[in-house]
Amino acid sequence: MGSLPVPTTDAGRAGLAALLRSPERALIAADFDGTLAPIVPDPEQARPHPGAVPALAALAGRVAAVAIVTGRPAEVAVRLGGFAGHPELAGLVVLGAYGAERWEAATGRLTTPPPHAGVAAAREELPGLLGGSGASVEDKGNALAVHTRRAPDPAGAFAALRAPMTDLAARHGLTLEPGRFVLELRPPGMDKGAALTALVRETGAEALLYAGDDLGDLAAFEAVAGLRESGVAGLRVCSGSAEVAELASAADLTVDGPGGVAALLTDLAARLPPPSAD
Ligand SMILES: O=P(O)(O)OC[C@H]1O[C@H](O[C@H]2O[C@H](CO)[C@@H](O)[C@H](O)[C@H]2O)[C@H](O)[C@@H](O)[C@@H]1O
Repeated sequence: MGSLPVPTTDAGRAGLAALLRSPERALIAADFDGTLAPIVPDPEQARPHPGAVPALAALAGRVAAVAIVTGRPAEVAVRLGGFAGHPELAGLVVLGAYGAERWEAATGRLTTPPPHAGVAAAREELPGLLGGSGASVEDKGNALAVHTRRAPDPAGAFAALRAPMTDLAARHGLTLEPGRFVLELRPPGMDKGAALTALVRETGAEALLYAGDDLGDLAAFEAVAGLRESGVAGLRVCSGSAEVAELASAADLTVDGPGGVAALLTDLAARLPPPSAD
């Protein structure tokens, strides 16, 4: 068992202490890509770090709730993560599409919002806008992610596409969600912060850990700050990378990518009482 890293902030240390003291009243939530799953060039090839799912499974019996909060469609995260049919993850909840979708392991039930007309309209215009940028489109059904990681000049393509995609989003009533070499067009009205806050209220959690790696996770970090003001102890963990500086500066604890997150969750589970037999 490795030693638990010490958060760099007072609030983070208080969050970790509360979680260790009363795990039965704690929520563990994590983002998928870049946090549980290492970043890879092809989004379809993303898979959890080998230690991630075993760590979540070990935690699941020891805390009140475990959740994934992701920009992926919920059913895609479930498929790529291998989260279905995993007895130890029977209580898992996956909040997809930045919280607009929900999948529950206990029932297999998937809840999705109605399609947004702006996504269909943007889909029609997108090929003309992308031109010879080398960007690729991940069609998520009710959202469109334009990836530049595999373009000849990933940063240049990202910068060149940002303004026209912002305009496209505005014309069709969509939100432009920037991330790690990705610009995503998605329906407005939901973010990871609102999703996380609602889940904390639903579960009655009095402590939580949230781990993320990208700009879309900043809303969740802000939610943890707001929850602290209402008495819920919180620990904000950054899955560190050279690509996103903003999240590390807002975190209570930064670990080294998905491997570091998996190690942290594994070590945390090892310090919590095992589930009772009944
Ligand atoms: O909220 P998340 O679970 O972090 O999802 C955010 C986006 O992640 C994915 O893109 C990122 O991961 C890809 C696979 O490693 C990588 O190729 C890409 O450069 C990253 O931006 C996903 O493809 C998007 O749909 C998610 O919105």
